[in-house]
Amino acid sequence: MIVTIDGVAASGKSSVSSGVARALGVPYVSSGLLYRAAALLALEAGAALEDEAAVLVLLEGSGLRLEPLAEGNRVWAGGRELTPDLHSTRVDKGVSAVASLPGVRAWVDAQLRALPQPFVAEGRDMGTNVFPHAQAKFYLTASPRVRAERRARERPEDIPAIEAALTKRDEADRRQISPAVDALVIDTGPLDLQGVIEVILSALPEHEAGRTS
Ligand SMILES: Nc1ncnc2c1ncn2[C@@H]1O[C@H](COP(=O)(O)OP(=O)(O)O)[C@@H](O)[C@H]1O
Ligand SMILES: Nc1ccn([C@H]2C[C@H](O)[C@@H](COP(=O)(O)OP(=O)(O)O)O2)c(=O)n1
Repeated sequence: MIVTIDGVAASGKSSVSSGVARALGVPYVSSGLLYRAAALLALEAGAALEDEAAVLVLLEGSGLRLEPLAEGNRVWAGGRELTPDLHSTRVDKGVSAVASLPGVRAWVDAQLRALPQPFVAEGRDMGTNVFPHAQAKFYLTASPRVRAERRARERPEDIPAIEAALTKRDEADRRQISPAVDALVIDTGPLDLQGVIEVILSALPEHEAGRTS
């Protein structure tokens, strides 16, 4: 069983996926963390973010690994945990360039497809490209202002600066961002976190919603 939850930046994908995964008793898989890790490795190595060959060498050589847990995903490069460094402003700024490299996308897709099922997968293209045969698909949206207000609780910048950066990243990610034709689109603006989780759980096919493992 795979449930996909895609959406724009800071729409609530990881918090909602974690809640849905815990309710189902399965892990969730944050694809964005692998793109963030690729950007971090490139930034730390001083590689150009557009240099596909250099980024792929870093990915292959670093022992990069996603640990998908229901309570929160962790990313490792060999024995070093990268997770606390993946949500910095500099990674926010660099990640779209790395994520637009076809070879990097193929590398991430292969990591995701090798993970043991069942799980909830979240990102941009989980329902369209990576898991087109998923049993249930969702797509989260919210206005840039609402998303910036939420993210301002986690970032040092003020709301207008965060809103501008989110809008810029939406534009840079546009090629990866579009709901699957069979996804349920949810505007999370008027809902709290639990409200979004409940909409998703109530929309799942009966046998998926009832499963605990
Ligand atoms: N429906 C919601 N209502 C209020 N806050 C939310 C909602 N969804 C997410 N949040 C908060 O918004 C922030 C961004 O959510 P996150 O799950 O990190 O989004 P994404 O994975 O899409 O970037 C988090 O602080 C989260 O708790
Ligand atoms: N499946 C995915 C997931 C993320 N990405 C890219 C696009 C995003 O700008 C970055 C970071 O994704 P992430 O989901 O962590 O970002 P937000 O939490 O939405 O801010 O990676 C992608 O291209 N495809």
